[in-house]
Amino acid sequence: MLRSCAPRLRTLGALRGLTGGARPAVGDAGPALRLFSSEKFIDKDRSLPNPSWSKEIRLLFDQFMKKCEDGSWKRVPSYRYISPQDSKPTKEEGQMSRARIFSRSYDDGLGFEFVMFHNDVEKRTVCFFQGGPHLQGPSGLLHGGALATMIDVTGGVTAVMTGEFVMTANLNINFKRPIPLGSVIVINSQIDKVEGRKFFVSCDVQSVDEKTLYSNATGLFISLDPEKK
Ligand SMILES: CCCCCCCCCCCC(=O)SCCNC(=O)CCNC(=O)[C@H](O)C(C)(C)COP(=O)(O)OP(=O)(O)OC[C@H]1O[C@@H](n2cnc3c(N)ncnc32)[C@H](O)[C@@H]1OP(=O)(O)O
Repeated sequence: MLRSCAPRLRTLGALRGLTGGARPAVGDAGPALRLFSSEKFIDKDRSLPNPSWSKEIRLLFDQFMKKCEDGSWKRVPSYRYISPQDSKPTKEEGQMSRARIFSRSYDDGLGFEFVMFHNDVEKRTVCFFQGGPHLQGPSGLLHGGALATMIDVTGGVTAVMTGEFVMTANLNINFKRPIPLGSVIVINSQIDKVEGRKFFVSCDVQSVDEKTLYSNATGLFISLDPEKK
């Protein structure tokens, strides 16, 4: 437990802009790279546009970057590796030395392409997601597990940005309409209630024109008990 949480906590620091140095703060759209100069490792911020992004997701990205200008919204940076140690062979033997964050483990365009924006005052997060061809479930449709992943990550980020580092305790997802593979969808997530260490989050998943509700979900995220950490 201790071993797996420590690198996540480092990531949380970077995610919330709590660490200084060359790591980009949340909402800092400028730096595309996270630099760990002592380790001479460069990890790309993967929530920035790449050539696989459709015009639609690019347009949404541009619209929300404008909303970031007054500070009300912040873009949430996102990386493939939890820490520099995970980017190169480690003391771990075999496959574990190649660990990547699941939602960033695919090459550009093949899997999870997404960017998230967080609004601190409203305690909500918007995720623009384009599912690539390696996320197929039924023919031509997005796999439900891929959508569950994105709901989990968006809800988790919403809780993390509101509180502390959390683990997912419960997810309850209604799959209402199938999602065409490759289409752009919008995941809206908000904090409904906070009770001690428990963050109750709800999510809805819609088409960009808001005419189709693909899914809705609730989740419980729990911050780690300091005594158990
Ligand atoms: C990469 C970083 C970037 C940051 C980006 C963040 C996005 C990350 C998204 C991915 C996240 C993951 O994949 S996380 C990986 C998947 N999740 C896991 O592996 C979690 C496994 N479960 C656990 O480790 C544990 O059960 C915890 C940490 C969730 C909770 O354990 P605990 O801390 O000991 O909590 P415990 O004392 O038992 O319970 C505290 C309170 O919560 C309630 N509670 C506990 N579990 C539940 C439950 N399932 N449903 C209802 N209620 C529950 C209890 O009744 C209690 O209520 P009361 O009596 O106080 O009222």
